Amino acid sequence: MTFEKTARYSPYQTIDRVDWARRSDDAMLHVFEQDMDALRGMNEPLNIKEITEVYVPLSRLINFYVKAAQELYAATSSFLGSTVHKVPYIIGIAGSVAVGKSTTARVLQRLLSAWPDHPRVDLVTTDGFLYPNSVLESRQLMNRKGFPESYDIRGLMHFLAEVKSGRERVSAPVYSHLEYDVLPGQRQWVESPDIVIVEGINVLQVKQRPEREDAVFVSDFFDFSIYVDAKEHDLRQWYIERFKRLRATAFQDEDSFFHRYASLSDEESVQMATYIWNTINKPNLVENIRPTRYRANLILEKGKDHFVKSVQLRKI
Ligand SMILES: Nc1ncnc2c1ncn2[C@@H]1O[C@H](COP(=O)(O)OP(=O)(O)O)[C@@H](O)[C@H]1O
Ligand SMILES: CC(C)(COP(=O)(O)O)[C@@H](O)C(=O)NCCC(=O)O
Repeated sequence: MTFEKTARYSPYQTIDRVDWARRSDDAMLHVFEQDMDALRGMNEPLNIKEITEVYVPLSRLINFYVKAAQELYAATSSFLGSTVHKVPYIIGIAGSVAVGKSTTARVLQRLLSAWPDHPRVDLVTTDGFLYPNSVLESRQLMNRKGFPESYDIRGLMHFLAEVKSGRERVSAPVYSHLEYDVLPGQRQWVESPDIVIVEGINVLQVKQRPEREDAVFVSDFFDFSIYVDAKEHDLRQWYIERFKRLRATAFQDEDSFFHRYASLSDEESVQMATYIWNTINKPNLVENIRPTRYRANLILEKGKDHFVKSVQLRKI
């Protein structure tokens, strides 16, 4: 008996950067020209080459998907004879701490809302659904911030269910990185959006009571999801760099939770950031975040300096 070597099947097709950049087009870049100035003014670390070659094609693909989803929804409504009401398209963005989720989300928000039909795009981060420090302290979870047990997942699911049911005004709690805590009494309002981007390390996790057959997961509310990926040593480096930058800026503020780190030397900052990375964020990446990578519809693979090397797009 002979065994034929079969090629390993992957549910993803990999598109290298050069090919991906071709998925943009001149007419479309023209549409974005005015917005490029606004993007430059947003003080984002991305350069224009990265935006035009990676993020503009991504926004183009998502724009196609949003239109297709709206048509599908209208077809179902017509079949059922029900009235069509607006249901927001929800995009999840996952990935490690410091991989650039918030940056990607803000740039996508800007690009998607610049499309000719000007969809209203809201952005929510799951940080707001972390339990307040007082709760984390009482449960001895302060060193587990970001781990599944540190989030009010029920609150997040309730928020998403309300958004997806088409409610006009829905609110979410707000987290402050400066205060390192949820801000008491503050809410962020999401009002009749066409698209909602939900960004956070935990958005593709499925650990909540998977044993129940009627279990619903955060990602069940997503129409499209992205995992931003990078090598662990790059992530650590980006985390350390962000920590050093915060020490020189935000930590100087007396209200900052980390004000005590404001006077650290460069070397001490690297040691402190490396310690936090190795004891909290890296274990969380390995145990809870990276295993969710292949649940995403699209994976952005970053190399050194946040440069996107390739894109993996789910075939089905
Ligand atoms: N595309 C990019 N190019 C250059 N720097 C980036 C890029 N995306 C993020 N960064 C930087 O990397 C760090 C982490 O990014 P951030 O968006 O805060 O990550 P996350 O939300 O995943 O924790 C920040 O210092 C940010 O300025
Ligand atoms: C609040 C977070 C879990 C969320 O991460 P991010 O928004 O940076 O991706 C993270 O920033 C965090 O606070 N981690 C705990 C350890 C630390 O202080 O970095």
